[in-house]
Amino acid sequence: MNILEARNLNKVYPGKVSTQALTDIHLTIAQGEFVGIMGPSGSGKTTLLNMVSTIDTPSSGTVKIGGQDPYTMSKNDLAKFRRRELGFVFQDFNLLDTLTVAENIVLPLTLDGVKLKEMDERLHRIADRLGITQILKSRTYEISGGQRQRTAIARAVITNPSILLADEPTGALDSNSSRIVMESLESLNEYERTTIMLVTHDPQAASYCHRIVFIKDGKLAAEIHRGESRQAFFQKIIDTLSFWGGNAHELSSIRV
Ligand SMILES: Nc1ncnc2c1ncn2[C@@H]1O[C@H](COP(=O)(O)OP(=O)(O)OP(=O)(O)O)[C@@H](O)[C@H]1O
Repeated sequence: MNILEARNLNKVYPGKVSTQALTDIHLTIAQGEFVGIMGPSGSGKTTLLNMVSTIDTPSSGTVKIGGQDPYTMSKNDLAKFRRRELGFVFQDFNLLDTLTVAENIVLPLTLDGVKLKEMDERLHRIADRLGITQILKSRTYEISGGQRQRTAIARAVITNPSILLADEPTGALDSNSSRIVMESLESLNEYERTTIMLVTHDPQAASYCHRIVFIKDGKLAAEIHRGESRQAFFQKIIDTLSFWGGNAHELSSIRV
């Protein structure tokens, strides 16, 4: 079953000189897939993510998530749909410093009136999966960047969303924390069957995906699939990036 179906997606930003940020994008993501979106700066990755996450509206084309078209929903239904069906993870964590790790994670459930016992069960299951059980009572300023990002991931998936949308989740992390965060996402995908769409510049992070879609100048440029070896996939990503316009600036940020 497809969780995401984007068809003929176009986005034009109007202005003195209008920008065609996306041209005729088709993208489907099946349940349980872990898909990376890569491409040079300005290629349209964030624009695509914003169309899928309903943060912005396509100029034309359709987006369906779990068979539902969020762009035909009323404001109230869309707010509910976002809260229940979409999980968001960003580069800068967006945690509330006045709350503990546990309080941050269960926040979306309190908005939906979930019972305490169920909240507690879900909290411990996810925390266990992400290796953050021992810091549940800590404040967010007492923990490392990698632990903060795993807290943000836990908060994003505690509602069992249809798809987890991650925008550069390792962008603010050192290589060791990045690895732990990517292993956490891999574990969620493998054991909880969480469907993930990840936008990243980082080939090392991208090598955890099953499939990578490359965008260039707003168009789908290439697609590669991971075989058995993550190391071989990493090399394939580097080769594809250099072929499709991973310029010196892009490749300089690669962590090997
Ligand atoms: N709000 C906006 N108004 C006008 N133009 C925009 C807007 N947002 C993005 N663009 C333009 O659309 C194109 C795609 O931008 P987008 O941010 O989606 O690229 P990106 O691949 O995410 O880049 P980066 O990797 O640098 O984040 C670029 O030419 C950008 O300048």
